[in-house]
Amino acid sequence: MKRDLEVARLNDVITIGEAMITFNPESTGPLKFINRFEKKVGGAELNLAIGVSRLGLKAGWISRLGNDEFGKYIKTFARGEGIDVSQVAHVNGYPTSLNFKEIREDGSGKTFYYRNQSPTLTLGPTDLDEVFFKQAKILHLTGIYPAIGEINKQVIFKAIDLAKKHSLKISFDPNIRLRMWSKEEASKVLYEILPHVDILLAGAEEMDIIIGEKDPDRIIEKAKELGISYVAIKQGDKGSVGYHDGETILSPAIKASKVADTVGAGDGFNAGFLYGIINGWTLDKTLHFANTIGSMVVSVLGDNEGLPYYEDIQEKLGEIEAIER
Ligand SMILES: O=C(O)C(=O)C[C@H](O)[C@H](O)COP(=O)(O)O
Repeated sequence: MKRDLEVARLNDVITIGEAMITFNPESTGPLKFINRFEKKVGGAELNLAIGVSRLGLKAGWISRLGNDEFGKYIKTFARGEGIDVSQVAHVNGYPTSLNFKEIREDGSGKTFYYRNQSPTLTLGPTDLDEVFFKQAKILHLTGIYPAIGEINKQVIFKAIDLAKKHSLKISFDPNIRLRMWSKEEASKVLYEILPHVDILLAGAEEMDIIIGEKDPDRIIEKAKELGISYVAIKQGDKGSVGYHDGETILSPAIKASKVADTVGAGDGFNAGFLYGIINGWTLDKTLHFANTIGSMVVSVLGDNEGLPYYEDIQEKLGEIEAIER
């Protein structure tokens, strides 16, 4: 039977990103005094893919991993989360990247990367499979990927071209990582991406670096000028501000049961926001849902372990009864 590629949208969300083995400390405090770590998996774009997949959507991930034990583990892990890994290949000569985390008492922390020779440096613009794009609804990008290297920037702009050609919505989180590039470089490249974006998911401080504005209303004004149709400004324990179709809403934060590890909360929020858009929810409902996910992620150690399944959120919101035993 011939597949009709014109209409099939196999993945709801596709994303391009580097994943790393993340070593989470077993105790809080300065990294140099930590002796025990737990091996986990991290990477903003993969976290997003896991987030939407756990909610019941279909996610596809484009990446390169080392042809090593860690690379094989990450691919198996992603596959186990139900993610389409058909665009993930192992490459020789580039070890899978590593990330060591330092976590403070309040759950905030620092990251220490070992990713100078990223396997994603071997992925070029011509490696992107047009059919994979054609079959998706949303392309999610971050500012981490173009910070890795020159070729990664080229890949991002080629991906934007393919997404536009096939009418995908482009979702973008600046995810500015100043350990990877300077404010000037980040601002230059990320500003070039903005006019292509349909859904902007950012922190106010990040937008200050890119457009010189950190006031949510000013950010929204600028976003509208650039033709961005959905904006979400993530403000941590102050909740989030959203904009769509002439309406701006401040959605209060949901209190986390505890704050163990704040890394990954933004990706969880993004997953929830995209879920709301795909399901045609109101902005208010979408923001509340996304905030709820952010609050659930911070209560669990690890970058993606706390990403909830749909039923977990219904339980948290009191929509279904929690049965313990
Ligand atoms: O730092 C990187 O390069 C990573 O990709 C590691 C992390 O998994 C994400 O950074 C989490 O991102 P947030 O959800 O914004 O906390």
